[in-house]
Amino acid sequence: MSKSTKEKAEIERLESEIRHHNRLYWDLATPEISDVDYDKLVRRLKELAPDAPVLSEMGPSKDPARVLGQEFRHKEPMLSLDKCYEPAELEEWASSFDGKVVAMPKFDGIACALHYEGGRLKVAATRGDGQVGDDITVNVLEIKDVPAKIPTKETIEVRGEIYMRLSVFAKFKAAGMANPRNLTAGAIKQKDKAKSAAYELSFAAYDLIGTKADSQVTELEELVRFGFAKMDYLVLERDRIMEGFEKFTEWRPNLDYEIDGVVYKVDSIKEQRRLGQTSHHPRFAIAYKFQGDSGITVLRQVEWSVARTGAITPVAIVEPVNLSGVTVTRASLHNVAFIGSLGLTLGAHVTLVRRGGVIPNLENVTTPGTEPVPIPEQCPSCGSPVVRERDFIFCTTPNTCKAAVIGQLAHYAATVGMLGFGDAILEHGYNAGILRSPVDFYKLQWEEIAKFERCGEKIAKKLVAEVDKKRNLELATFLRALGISELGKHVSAILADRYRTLDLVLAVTEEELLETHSIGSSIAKSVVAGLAEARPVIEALREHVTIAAPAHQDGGAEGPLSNMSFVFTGKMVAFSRSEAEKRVRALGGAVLSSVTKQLTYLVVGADKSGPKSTKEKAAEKLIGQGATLKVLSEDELLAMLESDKAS
Ligand SMILES: NC(=O)c1ccc[n+]([C@@H]2O[C@H](COP(=O)([O-])OP(=O)(O)OC[C@H]3O[C@@H](n4cnc5c(N)ncnc54)[C@H](O)[C@@H]3O)[C@@H](O)[C@H]2O)c1
Ligand SMILES: [Zn+2]
Repeated sequence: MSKSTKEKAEIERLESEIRHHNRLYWDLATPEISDVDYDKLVRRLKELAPDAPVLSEMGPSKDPARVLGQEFRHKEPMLSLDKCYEPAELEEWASSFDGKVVAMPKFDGIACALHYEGGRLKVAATRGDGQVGDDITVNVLEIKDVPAKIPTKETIEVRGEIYMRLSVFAKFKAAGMANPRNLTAGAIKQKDKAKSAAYELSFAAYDLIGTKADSQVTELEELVRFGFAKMDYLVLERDRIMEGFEKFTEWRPNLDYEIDGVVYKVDSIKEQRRLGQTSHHPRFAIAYKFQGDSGITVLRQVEWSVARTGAITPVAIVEPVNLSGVTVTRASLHNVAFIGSLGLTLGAHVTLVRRGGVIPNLENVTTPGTEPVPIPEQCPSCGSPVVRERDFIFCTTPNTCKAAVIGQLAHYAATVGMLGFGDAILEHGYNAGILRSPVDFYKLQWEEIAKFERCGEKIAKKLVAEVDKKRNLELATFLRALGISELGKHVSAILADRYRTLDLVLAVTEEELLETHSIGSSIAKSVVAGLAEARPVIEALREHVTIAAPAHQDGGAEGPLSNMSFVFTGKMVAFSRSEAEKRVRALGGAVLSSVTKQLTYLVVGADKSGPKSTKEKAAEKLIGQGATLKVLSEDELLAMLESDKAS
């Protein structure tokens, strides 16, 4: 059967298009089309010319300049996966073997093989073209999920996916990066392992070669025993195989990693061996991929909205496009720099992707438009001039800007958990002049709220009651509610846990914060400056709310040492520093690292052979200036701890 000229031309076109996209995807990590659109090209070519050589080409081209380490020849080829898109195709596959099926996430990252010998990681390699990959051992050793040592002496190979958690990706996304997979591909090839480590990559192990495990599930359990992260998977009967896809579709929006489908594998290793493999993929596994997550549409307009920080962020208004069953008309553009980096113009054709199946993201321009996107010079809410700071533009008067203030109020209400304060109520309150700062919540009178449009007595009373319920706040919640940049959930919890009282938090210095694990200099700076700037609001709020110390990790919230803070210096004799700190915390005290005038006690260890420490000198100086802080000897501390324990 000879092919028509038309078909031949289509085959040629498909081959060259697929080669073009392969190069963009594998070599440059800058794909131009979505995976779904790419897969359509591949499927069409498979129909027309199943033997086309391009169908078995994969991985980066061999350019020595791009290779990180040495080439590594795989002991067993790293194949691709067969793919399907319809329940019928999946069911047909399921009829080809006996026993159960394991369904697991299809991670969208970079495949990697780990070779262990005598319990140690010897080589980590990328998949490459399936036969030969690149040695990336140095960078892989920086990935926390990859154990350098495992409790077995056998020679084994672990296969898995290197990927970036979405929580890690969040900050790159804010900086305008489109997709975690492409970042991962770049990160793993970094020449400097510290640079690679800075991407905080993760690893999911899905395959184990070289053990006597007789099922896929036993392999996965063994991997956990070796120290790999536990994989989210399901074991299914063959006649309920679609449940795997349904469950993962349901879980997908809440997963901390990106998946582009579900991988099904035959559970029995015996059956796996019987089925074998083609030169392209194993027959005992198949990927059911998500589809329709992306589409191309036209950018009509850009709207600008003012956040509570005063940041003015662009939102794309696009021609309605259907993405996995939902009509999308808007997508965030993150910041003003993002518009430039995409080369966005009005009327441009753009690719929209619902990442993780939820938030639509504009990923790239396929055909440029004609008009530049106008960038505001005045705040769209209050008309103040805007300033540009790095990637963002800001309203210059966020403390009086209506949109920013309403944003701050909404943040406060949501953080402390006051229900019912939606944007409409907040806007009425703002317009009436009775809601201009979080303090105003506590002064609201129901009679005033009842005058708002569509409000009435019942709602008004309910809102006031909501406020009354929030007159006692935990320190961490209070801190977070202030809406200070970088003082989010994590940092607020650290501060509350460490300093225990609002006064101590307010006295904190940048240097002191920097000593806290996981707080870097830009966070420290922003938090200290933000607290200073918010001081008037904080003082005003204190008149209305009682702030409680958090329940401590090491003990109760309240204890005999509550409201007292301790700094240690010198070597202790009776117990280790960490033990002493733990006991102080258990009794409700705060352990700090530097001497300030708010400090209660400086504890000096009994083993004192050297000269006075800088901390002791600092304490003496402050005492000389009238500070109430006391210097305690180790014995005195011991006595204090003993008596408090007894009481
Ligand atoms: N957008 C583009 O321009 C473009 C271009 C080329 C390739 N691509 C993408 O690459 C795909 C082709 O690449 P492929 O051959 O590597 O196929 P694939 O990525 O669809 O499937 C094979 C890979 O899945 C990964 N995987 C993730 N989780 C897994 C699990 N639990 N078990 C087993 N494997 C798992 C492994 O890395 C494995 O190598 C295309 O379908 C497309 O999605 C896109
Ligand atoms: Zn403004």
